[in-house]
Amino acid sequence: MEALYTNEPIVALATPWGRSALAVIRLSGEGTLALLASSFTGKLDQSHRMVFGKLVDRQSNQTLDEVMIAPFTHGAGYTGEEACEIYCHGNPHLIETILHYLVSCGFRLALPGEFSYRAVKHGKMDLTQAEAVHELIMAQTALAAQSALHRLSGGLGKEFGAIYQAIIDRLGAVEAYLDYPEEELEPFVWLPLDSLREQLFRYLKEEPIGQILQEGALVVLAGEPNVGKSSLFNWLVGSERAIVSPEAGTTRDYIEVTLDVHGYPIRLVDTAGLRESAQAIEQMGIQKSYELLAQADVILYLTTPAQPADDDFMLMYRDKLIWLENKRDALARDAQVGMEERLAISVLKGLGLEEMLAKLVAHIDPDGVAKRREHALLGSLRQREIVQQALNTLVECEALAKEDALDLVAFTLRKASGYFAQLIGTDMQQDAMDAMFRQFCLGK
Ligand SMILES: Nc1nc2c(c(=O)[nH]1)N(C=O)[C@@H](CNc1ccc(C(=O)N[C@@H](CCC(=O)O)C(=O)O)cc1)CN2
Ligand SMILES: Nc1nc2c(ncn2[C@@H]2O[C@H](COP(=O)(O)OP(=O)(O)OP(=O)(O)O)[C@@H](O)[C@H]2O)c(=O)[nH]1
Ligand SMILES: [Mg+2]
Repeated sequence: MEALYTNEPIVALATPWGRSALAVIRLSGEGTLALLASSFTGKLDQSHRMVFGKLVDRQSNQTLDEVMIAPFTHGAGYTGEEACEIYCHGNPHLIETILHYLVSCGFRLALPGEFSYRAVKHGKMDLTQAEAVHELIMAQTALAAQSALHRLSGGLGKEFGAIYQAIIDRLGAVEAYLDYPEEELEPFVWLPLDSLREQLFRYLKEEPIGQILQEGALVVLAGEPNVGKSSLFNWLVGSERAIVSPEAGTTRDYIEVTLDVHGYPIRLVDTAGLRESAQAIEQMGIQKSYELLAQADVILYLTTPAQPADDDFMLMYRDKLIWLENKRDALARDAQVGMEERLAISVLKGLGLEEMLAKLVAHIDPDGVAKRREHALLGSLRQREIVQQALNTLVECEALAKEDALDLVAFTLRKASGYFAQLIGTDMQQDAMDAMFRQFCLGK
């Protein structure tokens, strides 16, 4: 985007294409207000204040729409540039006409994420916040939105900023000692690095849940044919989405839906029942089931009193498996129920299903990290990779310190500080920056 990066005026629709009560067209860049002034009957002289008026095609003198416009003077709006927002009627033909007209006035159509990119360029937000804006828009549950908003409010950027500062302070101490060894400086004022290391380690440890909030946890229903996987799937979805029948081998192609379970986005998959003696098509479905099991975050493994568990299967997936014994209703009342490892349920009678949901959530987020607000979670793979590199560098640094290789210690500390500059975006490679903003929505 650097090649395109200028202050030139850009325009994009900030709301979805289609019919709606209102649509918002966003404009930003040098000269925006002057370019618009002659086409608008109102006066755009006060930043952040909406003005009613007509948007007029000044060549044909035709009114394009009756609108409200909010101007933002240089340095004052989202992008930090001179900008404005046009609130017009939400009709796709009308929007197209207005956009077309604005282009003829000298605005260029914006690239995805170009407004946020400019906001970062002008110091209106750091890179973690720009990422959070995107995540907030993409969030699939209220909990996921909350987590993104926490990052947007500057949580993560501030935390990274503080770590950056701590590293710079230690670097200063080491360099001073190297420059003035006679000064009797406390040689290890900068040690220990433990607390920083632990903080980075915690980010990485909690990162999977950050990822799950954004992308959803992959939850796979598995078990022998006829144990009630599709029945449970339908209960979870809340409609008869999958075919249920007393015949073994009913489900062949797997089915995936996205659900909200207590705020956690879940990608739930119903699979073909696992068995050996199956026909070719069913066997292909079973093959697919195994692929999904390998990728799953959680496996809901169903058995019934009549179809007991497969020990090898349980052992193979033990870390991500929740064992459910279905069809408990079919068993005599005094039969032994609820062995420690397994949860007795009946999809037919609605028994044990709320407990199952609680177990599922506890498996996805055992420490309830997503609901805590003391610190922000990492929000992207990019962040994860950089934090991992920073952590490695600090570990390396401590080893060097033990060997008293102080000039190498300074070198590695400097390297570690560089990672944090990348995280907040004060120093970031252009191609990484481009790749990131390309994922954004138009108009954002
Ligand atoms: N109409 C509208 N609503 C919106 C946005 C927007 O751009 N326009 N936002 C866009 O994502 C979000 C809000 N984010 C915003 C962030 C900063 C500023 C802004 O004008 N900042 C100025 C002045 C702050 C102030 O007056 O306190 C500044 O930082 O200097 C506006 C919106 C959500 N709602
Ligand atoms: N008694 C009883 N029957 C159930 C229960 N849950 C499901 N069933 C019945 O078990 C049969 C099989 O259910 P499905 O949901 O199709 O089983 P499945 O595991 O998806 O089977 P495949 O797709 O063949 O692998 C159906 O007749 C269901 O009505 C339950 O809790 N109790
Ligand atoms: Mg089925």
